[in-house]
Amino acid sequence: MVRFIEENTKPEKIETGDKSKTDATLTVKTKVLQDLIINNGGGLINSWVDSMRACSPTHLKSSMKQSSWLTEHPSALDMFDEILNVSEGKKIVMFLDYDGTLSPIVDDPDRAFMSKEMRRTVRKLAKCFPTAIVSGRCREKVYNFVKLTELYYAGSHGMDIKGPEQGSKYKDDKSLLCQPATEFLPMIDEVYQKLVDKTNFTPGANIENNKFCVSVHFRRVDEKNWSDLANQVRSVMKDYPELRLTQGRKVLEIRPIIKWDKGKALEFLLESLGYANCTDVFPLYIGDDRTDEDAFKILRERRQGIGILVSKIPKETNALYSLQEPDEVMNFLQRLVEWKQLRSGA
Ligand SMILES: O=P(O)(O)OC[C@H]1O[C@H](O[C@H]2O[C@H](CO)[C@@H](O)[C@H](O)[C@H]2O)[C@H](O)[C@@H](O)[C@@H]1O
Repeated sequence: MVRFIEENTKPEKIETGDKSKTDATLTVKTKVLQDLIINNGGGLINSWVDSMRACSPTHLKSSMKQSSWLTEHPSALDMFDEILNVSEGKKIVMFLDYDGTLSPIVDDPDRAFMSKEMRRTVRKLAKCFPTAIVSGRCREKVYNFVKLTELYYAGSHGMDIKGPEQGSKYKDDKSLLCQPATEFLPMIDEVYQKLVDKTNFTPGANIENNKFCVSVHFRRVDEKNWSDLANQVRSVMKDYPELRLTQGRKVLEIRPIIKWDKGKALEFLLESLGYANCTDVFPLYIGDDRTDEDAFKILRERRQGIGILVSKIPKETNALYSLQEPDEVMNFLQRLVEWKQLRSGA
């Protein structure tokens, strides 16, 4: 039987209303994935495939209307002045997800390049504020896409954190390293290999080794083969009670059950920057995926900073504001840089 960390075993309950509904809905979706493994598959493979469909934009028949969603989660560009007013007198710290936030979603995960203009913008941003990239990818891979030595990087959903290579103007963090899941490395390698072998004959399936976690991509798998893929993944995972399953954009993510996620990574980085108990810090987290919700939730709980969800369609979220796509993210970041430069008379 597979064990799951506490946060995934909350009782489910769908209520109307804002936040309780958001939490409950996300929990129910995670629960479907748990049941698949705990109950050894059975008829629940179907539920799992339903969950895969539910998370795919083409299937998102949200009951939420775009207009009411935008009222609840206004565009961060439209609210730019308000956001800066709230941050007045506080130190802004930037947290940026990679896929779907800095780079557009593409079919081939190895070709998810960010534009030169986006890189230039993030470089300027890091001159103005401490800036971290928080990604589900392994740290080395996301670094190879971003290629900026002056940033903090939290790879593998925050399980691999490193300070800026060239040192930081905010703090000497060259030696900063946090890897809370090192004991799982051999297991992750083993699971990765087994998944590659198992899914070998499923056309389009792509297994990505993200060092402390593994991604099973189904973006290029024909929907009629999703239940086969679900079965293959289940047959591997049933032997690993120390691992759990989460879901992103057409991807299943397998990771250690430890209580560590992008939210914990955000807190760790704030602490490392010396802002642990500061009331005058304003973390700004921008992300597009389910795993970014852990960070949005932490910001809500701390009543600090803001979360911005990147999405063209209404989604349940703990983020306060929204942006539609990476181009809008770049626009928002450029405005932040201009604002900071004007203020510091640069
Ligand atoms: O936390 P992130 O940086 O957003 O990483 C989450 C996953 O991102 C990547 O997959 C996603 O982007 C791919 C490229 O656009 C796309 O093909 C895939 O369907 C998306 O799920 C990455 O490849 C995964 O390993 C990450 O878990």
